[in-house]
Amino acid sequence: MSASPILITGGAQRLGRHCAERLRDDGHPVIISYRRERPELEALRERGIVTLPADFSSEAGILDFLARLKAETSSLRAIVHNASDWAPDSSGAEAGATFERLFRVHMLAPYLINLHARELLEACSEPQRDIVHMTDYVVQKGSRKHAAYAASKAGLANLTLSFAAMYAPTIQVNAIAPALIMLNEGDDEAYAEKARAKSAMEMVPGPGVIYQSLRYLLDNRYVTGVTLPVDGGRHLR
Ligand SMILES: NC(=O)C1=CN([C@@H]2O[C@H](COP(=O)(O)OP(=O)(O)OC[C@H]3O[C@@H](n4cnc5c(N)ncnc54)[C@H](OP(=O)(O)O)[C@@H]3O)[C@@H](O)[C@H]2O)C=CC1
Ligand SMILES: Nc1nc2c(c(=O)[nH]1)N=C([C@H](O)[C@@H](O)CO)CN2
Repeated sequence: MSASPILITGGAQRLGRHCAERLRDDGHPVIISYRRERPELEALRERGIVTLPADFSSEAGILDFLARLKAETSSLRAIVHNASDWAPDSSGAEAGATFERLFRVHMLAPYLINLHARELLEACSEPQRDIVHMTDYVVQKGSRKHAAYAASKAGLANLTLSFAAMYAPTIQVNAIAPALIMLNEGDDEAYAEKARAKSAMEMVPGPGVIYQSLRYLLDNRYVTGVTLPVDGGRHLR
């Protein structure tokens, strides 16, 4: 029987793409969701990675994706909820819409996908099945400029505990809480220097440290309901 695929939402770029490629290197079938079509997706498709369009900013979009997912596969080895919108807080009339959008991407999508895709994980013939939520170090301390983002990630962190309790012992549910892993286009050296100084390790590690954490969770049969901090010791500064 062929191995069940691993789903990574928001896998077209950066951390999600890196993990998708590393999982392929390790021999797993991989499905990613993407929101915007772009040339870079061809390289993933050429590696046999299945790419499904998804926009999680509405419940209808989330349910549309689930229909596409169930048409694509009858089982899943794991789900990595990686899709995310690091939107700063909006002011005025946009504030509520921004908050609602981030709630949908970071909480409603993982919630509905976990509920509706449980049957796909249960159909996996392998002994271990995993759900991994990508949260954020700011769950612990909040954020002055990304309060709505931080709150929605805090909700995702709490969903880790609820789903871990609900789905044990057949499905393990954990989270990874990164701090700065990769810079964004447009981040200048002054920003990079300030960002590096925020953690005890004083580095911008790149996505390999996230794959190491994901690999640990996928390979360990005795870990559920936890959040792995991957933050260079942010709490020490
Ligand atoms: N990068 C970092 O340093 C840190 C990352 N994290 C977390 O790690 C994870 C990966 O980070 P990173 O790689 O930087 O993430 P990105 O900011 O690159 O976002 C990943 C993907 O999410 C998708 N996405 C955004 N909004 C939606 C939506 N409404 N519906 C569907 N998909 C959407 C985007 O798809 P598309 O491009 O196709 O539009 C994007 O490719 C995230 O959950 C992030 O919050 C936490 C702390 C630090
Ligand atoms: N979806 C995203 N979430 C986050 C990003 C990002 O680029 N996309 N980046 C960060 C920052 O690196 C932050 O950790 C710096 O302190 C946070 N979340």
